[in-house]
Amino acid sequence: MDLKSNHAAPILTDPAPMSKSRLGLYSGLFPYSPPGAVFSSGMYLAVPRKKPIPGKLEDVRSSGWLDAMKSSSPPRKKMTKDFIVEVPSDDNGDLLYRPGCVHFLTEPVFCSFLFENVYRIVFPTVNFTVVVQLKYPSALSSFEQITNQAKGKKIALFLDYDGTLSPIVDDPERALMSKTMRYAVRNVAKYFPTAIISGRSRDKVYEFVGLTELHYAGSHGMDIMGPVRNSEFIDDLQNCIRSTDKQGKEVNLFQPASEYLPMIDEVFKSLIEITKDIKGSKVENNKFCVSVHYRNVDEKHWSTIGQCVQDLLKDYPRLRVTHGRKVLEVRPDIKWDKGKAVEFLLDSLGLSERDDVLPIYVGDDRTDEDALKSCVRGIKVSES
Ligand SMILES: O=P(O)(O)OC[C@H]1O[C@H](O[C@H]2O[C@H](CO)[C@@H](O)[C@H](O)[C@H]2O)[C@H](O)[C@@H](O)[C@@H]1O
Repeated sequence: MDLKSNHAAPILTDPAPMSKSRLGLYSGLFPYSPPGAVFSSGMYLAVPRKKPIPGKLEDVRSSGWLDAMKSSSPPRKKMTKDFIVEVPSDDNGDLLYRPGCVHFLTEPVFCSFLFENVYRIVFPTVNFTVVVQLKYPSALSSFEQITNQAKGKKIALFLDYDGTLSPIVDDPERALMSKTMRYAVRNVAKYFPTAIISGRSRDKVYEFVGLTELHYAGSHGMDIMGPVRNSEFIDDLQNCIRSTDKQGKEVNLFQPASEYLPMIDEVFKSLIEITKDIKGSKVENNKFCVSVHYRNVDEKHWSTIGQCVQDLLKDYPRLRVTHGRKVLEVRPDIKWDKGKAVEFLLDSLGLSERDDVLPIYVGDDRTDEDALKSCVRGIKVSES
């Protein structure tokens, strides 16, 4: 099995007669329907859930945590107008099926580009063809559209860190940005106001990036250092104080979850203790959030790690968990996220509610979707 095959493009012939199914797909047959799968009369493929069996480990499974833990790294579901299809992707979220390439997974698969964001994937051995329309167009093939929309506008750029500026690696301490990427970000920041919004602690992401010309928000936007500006929006916010950055420049420091700091420290220590016997697990303190990593944990122990977190949180009703790439993120249950951080920074920069401003957010993770919702334009790295 060769996941990274990138041979010369094969000559593609259309598989013999394709009929259009009632789902709007051109298919010979559906080879990978999971047992029990049914085609609902609606839009999606529905898979009946097993009834949960009561018991300790079943808590995590029955609440959908384990499913979420498994799906928090690719393969991801690409949703078309009338069908959901699993499209394999590698650990960085890139599609494994590349147009013009033949790929050997469990069988050869051919992928060809049809138009815009529509691809045809052929499984020749089972005479199955699927036409996939990615929900969002590829940013790379829509580059001209993006530049057209940007004409005459002031761009404000918001960047996620892990998986966007740095590659996903096994050890979170080694997720370093390449020199080329740092150079590119520094250059971009010369032209557009640029900010990094990360799930990491703000200090950590600054340590990794090291560019003084950017603005930084850590802990999924719950720790923002932005330029000083008085505005109604900012004046109305509690926990926004004047401070100075590492260069001694006056800044606005906004930490909406500051009262949670002792609680997060306590939870961090408890999580270290209760996961210490789970080989490969790692707990990271991100100041206002705690990350529990299971990337290096054997999959058969994922439910144990999920259960440890779930059990602990029963004592902390003011905290909640979100799912990232092979990581559980424990965070304050407040109405603040990366999307709100984008709004805060736009306001701090004097760029909010202006028709001549085009905010662009680039991210790869589920938590980035909060920012993608609030932004006029978003680019999700993994949806290539
Ligand atoms: O918002 P981000 O900047 O994307 O941060 C989200 C989390 O990223 C880091 O974890 C992820 O990257 C690690 C290094 O590549 C990888 O080992 C891990 O499996 C990924 O989940 C970071 O360590 C977390 O604290 C961040 O919350």
